Amino acid sequence: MTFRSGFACFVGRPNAGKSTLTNALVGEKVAITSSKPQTTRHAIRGLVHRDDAQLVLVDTPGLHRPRNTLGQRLNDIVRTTWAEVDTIAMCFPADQKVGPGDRFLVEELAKIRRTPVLAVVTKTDLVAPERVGEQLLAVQSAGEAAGLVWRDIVPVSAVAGDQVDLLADLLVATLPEGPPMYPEGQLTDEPEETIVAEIVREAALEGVHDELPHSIAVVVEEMVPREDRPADRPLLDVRVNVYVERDSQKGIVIGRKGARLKEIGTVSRTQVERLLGTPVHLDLHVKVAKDWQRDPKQLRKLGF
Ligand SMILES: Nc1nc2c(ncn2[C@@H]2O[C@H](COP(=O)(O)OP(=O)(O)OP(=O)(O)O)[C@@H](O)[C@H]2O)c(=O)[nH]1
Repeated sequence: MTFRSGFACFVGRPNAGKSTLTNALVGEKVAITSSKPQTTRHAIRGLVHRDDAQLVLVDTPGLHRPRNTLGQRLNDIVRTTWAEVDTIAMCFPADQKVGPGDRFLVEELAKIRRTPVLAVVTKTDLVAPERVGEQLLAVQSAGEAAGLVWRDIVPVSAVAGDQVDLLADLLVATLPEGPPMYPEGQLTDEPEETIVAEIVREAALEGVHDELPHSIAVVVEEMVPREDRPADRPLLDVRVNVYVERDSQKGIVIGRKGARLKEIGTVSRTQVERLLGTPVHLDLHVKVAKDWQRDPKQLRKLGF
């Protein structure tokens, strides 16, 4: 069986039903509340775990008609996010006519060439079936007028639970093949720091499990956006301490001339950037905390 994993985002006018749909897709299983929207370009809203896929739903800021340079800058960020996710779903509430605001958004989406865009007609439980039919046609024409070919157009009701599974299937079908990006179950309400620490720990243990069985603890000391960066080129400074119990283990983690540490940094940085959706400068320090596993004070410091 091929496993797919990737990112999707919902766009659409305010009140289009994006949050409700996100919750319906994620269900009771796992919903991540993102701790630091200001440090991440797209905050994670929820994870959909399935046997065949992992779908990560991210938030994007809204796109607005630019009135000034700042507005243009913000829109550039939105577009970058759109280009980075694997799929975009635009929501059109069934009980509202397709309007100028929707058309503006459709035109903008039409410019994104490499990301598939689905149209979702939401809140179908609020209207008669004929009205749903009309809306599907209106959405189709809005796409045509803007030169956007919808990957699919699907009517759903998040409240009635109608066609939500079908939407999940359609979204998953657009994702690239790949292993899950997040461990199942582990992520519920975990702050980003914990996930980042886990990523680094895994990278540090890669290939040396036997030599350092449980002697590694990883603590994220700091995640701060670098100051003086242009809005469209953010950089997040992530400072991480890797604790081992003995000097000999420090040598193993660092490797010959720092080669292993460098490798750990490269591997984890890629994953952390994918997780947080922003370029990251990862600063790794290896420290010896003598026999930390046996020392309650140290354990507490290390977050156990
Ligand atoms: N009847 C019905 N109401 C829905 C449905 N989906 C959303 N709503 C309602 O529509 C309103 C807006 O839904 P949200 O999910 O908050 O919309 P949103 O697009 O996230 O809104 P913004 O955060 O403002 O962009 C809420 O009152 C929801 O309860 C649906 O499938 N059926």
